[in-house]
Amino acid sequence: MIQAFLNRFALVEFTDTQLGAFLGVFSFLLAISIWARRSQYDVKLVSGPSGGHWLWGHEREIFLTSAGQKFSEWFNTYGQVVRYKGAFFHPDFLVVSDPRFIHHMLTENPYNYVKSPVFRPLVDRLLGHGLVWAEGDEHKQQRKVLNPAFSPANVRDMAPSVFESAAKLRTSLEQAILKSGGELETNVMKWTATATLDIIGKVGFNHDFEQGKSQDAKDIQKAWTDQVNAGMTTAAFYAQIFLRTFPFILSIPVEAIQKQGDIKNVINRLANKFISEKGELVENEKTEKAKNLLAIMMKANSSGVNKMSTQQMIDHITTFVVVGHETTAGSLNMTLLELAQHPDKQQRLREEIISLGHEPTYEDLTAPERLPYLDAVVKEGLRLHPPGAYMDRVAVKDDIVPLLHPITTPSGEKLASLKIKAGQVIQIPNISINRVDAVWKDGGNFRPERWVEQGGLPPRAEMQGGWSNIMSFSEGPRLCIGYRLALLEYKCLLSLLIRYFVFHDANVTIETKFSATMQPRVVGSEDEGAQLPLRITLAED
Ligand code: HEM
Repeated sequence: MIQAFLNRFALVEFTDTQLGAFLGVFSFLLAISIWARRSQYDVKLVSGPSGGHWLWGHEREIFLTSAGQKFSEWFNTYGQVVRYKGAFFHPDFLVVSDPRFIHHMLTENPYNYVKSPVFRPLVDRLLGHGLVWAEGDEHKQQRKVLNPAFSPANVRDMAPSVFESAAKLRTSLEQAILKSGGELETNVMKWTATATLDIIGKVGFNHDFEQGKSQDAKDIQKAWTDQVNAGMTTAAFYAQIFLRTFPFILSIPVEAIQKQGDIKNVINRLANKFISEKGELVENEKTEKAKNLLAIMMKANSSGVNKMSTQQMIDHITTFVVVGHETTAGSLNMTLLELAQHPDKQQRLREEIISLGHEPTYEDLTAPERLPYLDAVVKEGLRLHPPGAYMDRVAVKDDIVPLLHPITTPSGEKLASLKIKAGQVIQIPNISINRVDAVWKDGGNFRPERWVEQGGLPPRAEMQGGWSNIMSFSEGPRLCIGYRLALLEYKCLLSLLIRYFVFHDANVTIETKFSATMQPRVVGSEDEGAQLPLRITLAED
C-alpha cells in the first residue's frame, strides 16, 4: 500500500530495495527529530497546583491536611499524573495514579525504581536487612527464598493460631463490656493490635505474647506507639525534610535518632532464643512439617539451598512482626469505624455471618462466594483505608514512561509517555489512588455493595494491577508478601467481632494522618496521639 502511494505521487517507480532504504532513512530521521524534541525532560510539562511556599513548596499543605486529601484533590483536578513543588528547593515531585505508569514502575521495572536511598538507613535501624530494606538482586533472592513460607498451604497451617487469638480477643472484650455495665467506650486500636501481635508471634516464631500482657509485648507496643505518634508531629515533618536534605544527620549519636532500634532489639532476643532452643530439633526432624515462619526458614536452610545466616532470618522475623501486625489492625479499625457509621451495613454483615449457621471456617473465610458481603466489606475497607497509605520510588536512570491517559502540555500537545530523568522522585499515594473519582465515581464513599452488584466496579483497564485491582497491597515483585495471611486475619477478626459485638460511633471527628503507617486521631485531641474511640455493646443472639 505504501509502495503504491509513493509510486503514484512521486511519479517514479521505486523498487523494493529503494523503498526499504527510503523508509529506513525516513524512520531514522523521524526518530532523531522526536528525540530532539523530547530531549528536554517532560516533568516541567506536567500540570499541577500553582504557587507553593518559597521554602516549603506544597509539602506543608500536604502535611497539614488529612492523609491523602491533597493528592485526591489534585488527581480530581489535574488528572492522574501531577507535579508539585518540593520543600527546600527539592526538584519537583511527580505524584501518580495512572495505572500504566504504576505498572511500568512496580511490575515491569521494579529495580529501576527504588525506595529512597536517604531513608534506607532508617529502615535498617528499624527492621534490619530484610525484605523492606533489600533492593535489586538481593531482593529477588530474598523473595525466592521467602515466598514459599506464605504459600496458600502454609497460610492454611497458620489458621489455628489465627482462630485461637481471635477467640481470646472475643473473651477479653466480652469481659470488659460486662464489667463496665454492658457498654464500653474504648480505643479499639489497642484490642485489634493486641490480637494481631499475638497472631504474628505465634505464626512468626511460636512465641506467646500473652494478649499484650507479657513485658516483651508491652515493649514492642510502646516502641511502636511512640514511633507512629512521633511520626505525626510537626517536628517529624520538618525532620524528614532536613534528613532528606542533610542525610548525614542519621549518623549523629542522639538518642531520639538512634532509638528506632528498640523493637528490633526485643525481637532479636526472642528469635535468637527460639533458634537456640529449636535449631537442633528442626535440623534433626527434616520430615516434620514446620509450623511457623522461622521454622520454615530454618528447615529450608537445612536443605542447603539458598542458605541464610541466623541474623538474616532474625531480620526477616523482625520485619514480619513490625510490618505484619499493625497494618492488618489499622485497616480493620477503620473498617469498624465505617461500620459504626453505617449501622445498616453492619447489620447486613452480621446477618450474613449468622446465617452461615456455624463459626466461619478457613474455607468459609477464603472462598469469597461463601460469605460474599464479608468479602465485599473487607475489599471496601482495604480500598478506602490502606494502612500502607503511601509509597515512593526514585528513578535510578533516565526512562520513558508510558501513560494510560495521555497528558496535555501547556502548549496543547498530547503526550502518551513521559521522559523522566534519573533521580526523579515519584510518589504513589495508595490511599488516593484507590479513591480517584474519575475511576470510582464516588471514590471517597464506603459502599461495599459496589463489589457485589452487577457493573459496580470500574472498567478493568482503569483499575490497578495488584490484589483485587486496587493498590492496597501494591503490585509486582514487591507486592506484600503477607497478603494471604493478612486477609485471613482480617476476615477472621472482623467476622467474629461483628458476630458477637455491636460497634457504635463515639461521636468524635476522626482524621487520618500519614506516619509509618496510616494513623487515626481525634480532631481536637491531637496531642493524645493515635486513637480510635468506639462504643461497643454485646450483639443479641
Ligand atoms: C492489611 C494488611 C497489610 C497491608 C495493607 C500491607 C500492605 C503492604 C504494601 C502496600 C507493601 C508494599 C510497600 C512498598 O513496596 O513500599 C507491603 C510490603 C510488605 N508487607 Fe505487607 N501489608 C499488610 C500485612 C502484612 C503482613 C501480615 C505481613 C507479614 C506477616 C506483611 C509483610 C510485608 C513485607 C515483608 C513487605 C515487603 C515486601 C517486599 O518489599 O518484597 N504485610 N505490604
